Amino acid sequence: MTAILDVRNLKVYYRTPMGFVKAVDGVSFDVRKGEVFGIAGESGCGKSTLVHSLILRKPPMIHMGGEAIFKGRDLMKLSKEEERKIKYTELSIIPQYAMNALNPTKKIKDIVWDLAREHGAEDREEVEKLLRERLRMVKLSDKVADMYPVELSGGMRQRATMVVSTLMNPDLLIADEITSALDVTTQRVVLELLHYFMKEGIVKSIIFVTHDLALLDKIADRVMVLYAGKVAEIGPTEEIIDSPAHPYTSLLIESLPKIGVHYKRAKLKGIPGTPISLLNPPKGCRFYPRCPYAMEVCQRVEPGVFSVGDDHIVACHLYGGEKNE
Ligand SMILES: Nc1ncnc2c1ncn2[C@@H]1O[C@H](COP(=O)(O)OP(=O)(O)OP(=O)(O)O)[C@@H](O)[C@H]1O
Repeated sequence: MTAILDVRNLKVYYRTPMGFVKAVDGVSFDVRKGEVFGIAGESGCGKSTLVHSLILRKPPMIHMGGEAIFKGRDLMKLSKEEERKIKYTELSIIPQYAMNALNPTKKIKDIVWDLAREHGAEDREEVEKLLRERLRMVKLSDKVADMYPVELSGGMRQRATMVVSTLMNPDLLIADEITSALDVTTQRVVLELLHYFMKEGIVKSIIFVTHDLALLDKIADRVMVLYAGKVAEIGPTEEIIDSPAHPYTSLLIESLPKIGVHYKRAKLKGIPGTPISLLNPPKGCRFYPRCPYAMEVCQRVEPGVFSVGDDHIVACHLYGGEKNE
């Protein structure tokens, strides 16, 4: 499968009075055409920073290095104007707190028209027709077009935001923790909608960000686990969940209340310790202070990336490097 997005050694920091917060620190991955790529990890591991740096980068967020090639162009080098042009049309993001993302002072149809006009649309009637069609597709009344966001329930607003974000058929849709504030039934509806958008060819690929690996079991083809601004592991979802390679992924899975049938055997437990400070991360492996398998080398040397299966990589000394020399 060809990559639609190829991220290499990306570094995105925050400038603070105390120094740089190294929120994304040398992250590499690709997102392929036709796949749902999941990004998982605890709160604060850099998931939002990573995806927002692709399209909504603004101070105090700073691009410190690396590239993100999207359809042949480096997103890190786009001018504001180029960024504005591709947003919604080629690369779209449904933000965290999507329920409150829509301008409360405008009707849905006016929000959509503003966006479409900004991207060169001229025929308001046509845009409205498409909006009403898409609203019906996601099982909302087309009258929602004439309503203000505050007139909609949380679940309806969520769906309306999804319609707005995908109206211009973006190649890549980023969904950032869009289900975390929802009850289980609404969560399922949202996941079904994302599948539907893919099936209908409205979006070609999706990056689905969540702290909840159990959700990725339902939707993602592949998963990347982040820990403290670094990649811990990337692989096919089933393999990550059934046979995680990184000790952090194993602990994440064990800490889940349930993860479909896969979870039945596991015993519920939390991950001991707290994540390290991203202002002054340790020199070696960032998971070293919490890792049950930590070795002497882990404290000194940052682990390389090792292959542990077909299309499955892990950044951990247990799988190679200095300890085996
Ligand atoms: N504006 C900011 N200034 C300084 N540090 C920030 C800023 N925003 C985020 N951070 C820090 O960057 C790191 C990564 O945060 P980020 O929000 O990307 O993580 P996350 O995995 O998406 O977490 P969550 O799910 O809680 O949003 C954290 O240490 C966070 O405190």
